[in-house]
Amino acid sequence: MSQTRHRPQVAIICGSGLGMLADTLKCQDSFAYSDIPGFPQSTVQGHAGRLVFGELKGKTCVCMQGRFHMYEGHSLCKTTFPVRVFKLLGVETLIVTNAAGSLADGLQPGDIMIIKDHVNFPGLVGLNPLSGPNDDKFGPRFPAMSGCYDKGLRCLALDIAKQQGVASLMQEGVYAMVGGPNFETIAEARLLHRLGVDAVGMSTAPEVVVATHCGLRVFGLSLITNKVVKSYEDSESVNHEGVLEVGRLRSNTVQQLVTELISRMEINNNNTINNAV
Ligand SMILES: O=P(O)(O)O[C@@H]1C[C@H](O)[C@@H](CO)O1
Ligand SMILES: Nc1nc2[nH]cnc2c(=O)[nH]1
Repeated sequence: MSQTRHRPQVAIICGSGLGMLADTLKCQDSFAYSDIPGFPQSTVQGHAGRLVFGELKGKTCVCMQGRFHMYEGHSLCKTTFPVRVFKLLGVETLIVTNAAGSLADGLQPGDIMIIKDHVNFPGLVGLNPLSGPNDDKFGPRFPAMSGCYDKGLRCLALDIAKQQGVASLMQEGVYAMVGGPNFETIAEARLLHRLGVDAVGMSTAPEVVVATHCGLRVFGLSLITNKVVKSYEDSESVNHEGVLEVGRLRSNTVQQLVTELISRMEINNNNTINNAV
């Protein structure tokens, strides 16, 4: 806290190739993860590994330019540690972004999916950042997860997309987290599709679970970077460079959407932990 004058109300976690969201912040203070006690290091290309504080449209923000993934070998506690740091800093709203592959016929590379709900596959088999003793200071032992993606913010984002003339790129959908780091086999892709998953990635759900547990309001979006191959006749295959390239192509659209969302969201300043300190 002593290293920056900013007291953030909004936190943003940048997905693969979406680190440019941090560039929109004004009056920046930035810190390499290696200089922050308790923070792991980013090891994935497209995740710079910096925490950036700054102002955006009258709101104070903190932005993770690079997130931590389970497949990097971090425990889920470590991957989600920054979310609890945000809570303690006074953050009220968390914006999570990611790159994801599409399973839905109506979602094309370059589209933006507003996350309406998620399937946390690691969580379903017991890999959950909330496993272990519960810290009641942050939240209850058995937190509800229905409604974890705030409806008001989802509606606001769709409204903004219409005003910005990008509504045709945008729709709501269900994100599923798988462990990675390999992309899906065709049989896995077909299974996910049948289960009603619209987009699949390797992150986000644990962050949202921890954020919801400690009472943060959450907005999430997936940039669709590729179609997940579902046919044995299809010779296409996905790779991380292609994922980053779509991030670069859509950087302006994502930036404008997130900037306007932050500008128009209401902040209640009802962070109970932070207010008690
Ligand atoms: O951090 P996100 O979830 O955006 O990263 C996605 C999933 C993998 O880490 C990587 C695959 O290209 O992008
Ligand atoms: N699991 C998974 N993660 C991704 N991240 C970006 N594209 C994909 C994908 O097709 N599958």
